[in-house]
Amino acid sequence: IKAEELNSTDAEEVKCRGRRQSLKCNPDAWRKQCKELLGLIYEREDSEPFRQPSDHLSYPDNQDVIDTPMDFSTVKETLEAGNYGSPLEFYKDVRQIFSNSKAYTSNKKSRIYSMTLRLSALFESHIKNIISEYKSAIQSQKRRRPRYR
Ligand SMILES: COCCNC(=O)N1CCN(C(=O)c2ccco2)CC1
Repeated sequence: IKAEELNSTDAEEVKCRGRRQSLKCNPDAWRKQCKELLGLIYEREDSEPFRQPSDHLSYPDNQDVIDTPMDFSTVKETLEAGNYGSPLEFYKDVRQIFSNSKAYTSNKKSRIYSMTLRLSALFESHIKNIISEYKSAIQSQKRRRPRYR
């Protein structure tokens, strides 16, 4: 069969089969990328208040305002245990950290809340590529038409 006879799906699959380990086609590359992104977040002093579950004692009203507590150590453990099935689940938990802080803070000028704004800008700038590469790797894996094996 000549290369030009391959349709786009086959060409994509052939390309991916050859380059399985490369970022573009490896549907598991996102785990490593998310670990690296977490490393970046931990390097930032801004992440300090969010590396451990917030201690309710010093923030009593945290209890009722926050129905899904989340923090980066929990996210890190879940990722390292292989308990995220996709970067979208990772994304959901990290965004929970930021939304908890927003729900919790009384004024938008609070120092802790401003830390989440900087952190989420950093996070969003990296996570969207991880998710789009994951989605295209999945796409190029899907057989768009049945194969007779
Ligand atoms: C040293 O870190 C201990 C664990 N963290 C913690 O207690 N926190 C972090 C979460 N949090 C807020 O997002 C917030 C918004 C406005 C005021 O606080 C409440 C305080």
